[in-house]
Order: sequence, then C-alpha cells, then structure tokens
Amino acid sequence: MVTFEVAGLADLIRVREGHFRFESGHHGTLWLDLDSLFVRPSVVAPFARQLAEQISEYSVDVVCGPWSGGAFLAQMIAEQLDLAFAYSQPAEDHLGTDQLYARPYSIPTAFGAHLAGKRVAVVDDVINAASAATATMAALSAVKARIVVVASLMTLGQVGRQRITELGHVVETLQSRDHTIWPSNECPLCASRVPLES
Ligand SMILES: O=P(O)(O)OC[C@H]1O[C@H](OP(=O)(O)OP(=O)(O)O)[C@H](O)[C@@H]1O
Repeated sequence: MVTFEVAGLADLIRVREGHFRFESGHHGTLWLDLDSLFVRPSVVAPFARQLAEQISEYSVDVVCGPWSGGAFLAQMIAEQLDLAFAYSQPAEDHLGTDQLYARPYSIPTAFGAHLAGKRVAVVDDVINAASAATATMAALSAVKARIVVVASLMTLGQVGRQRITELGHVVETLQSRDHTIWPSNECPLCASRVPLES
C-alpha cells in the first residue's frame, strides 16, 4: 500500500480511486486532488524547504515548474534558495486522448529569454507519468537551458521516474507511492469495461 516517508504530506493530498485517463494518455487507478495543495502556502512551505535542500546540491541557477502546481512549487523553492524562477505552460489542445505524451509545453517568452546556458531544476508537485515534467524539459532544451535535476514532492509509480532517468536525468523526491499505469490498449479496467471517471 502507501508508504509516505515525510510525515504530514499525505494529509494535504486527497486521493480518489477509480479508472482515470491522465494527461500523458495513460490510464490508471489513482487521482490526486492537488488543486487545494497551494491554498495555504505556509502549509506546503516546510516540504518545499526540504526539497529545496536536496536541489541545493546541484548548483542550480533557475527553478522551473509546469503550470500550475509545479510552477507554484518552483516559485516557493526559488524564493527559499534565492534563485531565478520560470514556468512552462501546456498547449491548450491535446487533452483527452489516449495518444501517449502528446501534449507539448512551452516557456513564456519573457522567461525563456533568460534561460540559455542556465542550470535549471525542473520541479513538479507530483510526478506520475512525467508528462508535464518531460514536456517541460523539452521546452527548456528548446531555449537552450541545461537541466541538472528533476524534483517532486511525490513520485507515483515507476513509469515517469524511469522516463526521466532514461533521458539521463536524476530524480529527487520526498516520497514515493505505488501506482500502476497502462497505455489504453493494455488497460485491464478498459478490458473489464469499467467506465472512465470524468
Ligand atoms: O507526471 P504527470 O503524469 O504529468 O502528472 C503530474 C502532473 O499532474 C498534475 O497536474 P495537472 O495536470 O492536474 O494540472 P494542474 O497542475 O494545473 O492541476 C501535477 O501538478 C503534475 O504537473
């Protein structure tokens, strides 16, 4: 079942069980309600501080996260380490399909202009399939930034973490939770005709 390594973080995140399709196009059984995580920044701040400590080992210039949860966390960590901040934004379309990793992200021009040659930490509140994190990494590469670490408060399962590792990057996290995800054509819930949750 669940192993939460950092006391208290679990209490901030409500988990729903069911049959879900994620931004990556994968299907899986857990949906984390992250919308309320940043309602009170002072509650998340101790966890952000702990992740900031891990990131500080990598001589980072800029902390960058995908909009929106990753960006909120990136801004907190950038402030705590007195570093620059940037965020990536997802394309408006490319939602709700089973095609894997189809949603591109981009860096807003005002932030991208300062990223060439900089050492960047990519942070996300949660890494599941790593759709947001790896699309952010591609967007950072497009503006010639150098990714030196990828970090999250929590990783779910192995698929996303493995994808980042295969791209040659280190993942730092505070805690991990089991989660199995599948491409839609391998999803046992689809095979059992369990409807997707909205
Ligand atoms: O590793 P992944 O499979 O990409 O999943 C993790 C992403 O999902 C959540 O974002 P969400 O899509 O819910 O958008 P939000 O941050 O705007 O709530 C979370 O904030 C991560 O960015």
